[in-house]
Amino acid sequence: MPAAARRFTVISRDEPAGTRRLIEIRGLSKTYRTRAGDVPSLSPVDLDVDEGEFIAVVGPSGCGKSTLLKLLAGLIAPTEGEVRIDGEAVREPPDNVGIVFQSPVLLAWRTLLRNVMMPVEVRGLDRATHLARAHQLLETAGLKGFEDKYPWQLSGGMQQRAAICRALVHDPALLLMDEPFGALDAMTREHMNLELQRIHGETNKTIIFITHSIPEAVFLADRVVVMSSRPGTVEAIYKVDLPRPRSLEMMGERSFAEITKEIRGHFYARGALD
Ligand SMILES: Nc1ncnc2c1ncn2[C@@H]1O[C@H](COP(=O)(O)OP(=O)(O)OP(=O)(O)O)[C@@H](O)[C@H]1O
Repeated sequence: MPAAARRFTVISRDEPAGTRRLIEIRGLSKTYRTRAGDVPSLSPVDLDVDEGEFIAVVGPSGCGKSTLLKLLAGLIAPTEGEVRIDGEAVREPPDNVGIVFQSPVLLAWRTLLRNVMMPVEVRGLDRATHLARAHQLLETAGLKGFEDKYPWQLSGGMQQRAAICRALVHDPALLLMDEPFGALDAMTREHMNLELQRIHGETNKTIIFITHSIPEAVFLADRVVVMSSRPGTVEAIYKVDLPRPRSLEMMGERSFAEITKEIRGHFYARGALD
């Protein structure tokens, strides 16, 4: 058993939500080499994720959460260890992955529809099939009628919904999300959480979701991965047994408060609440 696994706090010993292993992370570490010296940013991480699982990752600022996501996305190379997605070692951005960043990063000179179609163009996929899919995604995201608008003509929440459509347009098995709702106001954020829960429920995508919000993590996730301070590793994993679909009212219930309190305890224990 890997060292990190021995420190897991397992609330429930139930099997993870999915039926088939999609991601295997083994001894994954990252040290950035800079002119000012080495920056160890991720200690060895071991983690398995099943198909269809929703994993939220929380941890103190700078502990290596984005680094972990970039390694999963094949955007940077590990110093040691490896990530396997669907049995294949990740060495470059895999085709079956969609990424959503904290800011929507839409291209200002492209309409919403053309922004959503970007991954299709970049990957050289069939335009007609994916155009229909893009329209359908925009409609379910409440963006029907805005296809020909430019990003600057839309609210932050609408832009972020478009970014999610863009990440889904090529129908990836895995969705990687790096604090996607961090810049949104509280009400829009709650709405987006419900939207994302619906997308997950309807599509059975595997989702890795980084957040600074413990309630958001508990609301969305099947399992919450708590990371230690930099160089971060897996400190604990909580399985969230709350029934689905989850309602916002559920966040006021005792069972919800108990899990968030327990997770928050990790941050208080090390004096690093953020
Ligand atoms: N390209 C880079 N070169 C050098 N150091 C880097 C680079 N990218 C990240 N780091 C450092 O690695 C550490 C982890 O960064 P990372 O962005 O992964 O943390 P994080 O947990 O996502 O942070 P936050 O919660 O604040 O977004 C930080 O100390 C950061 O300064």
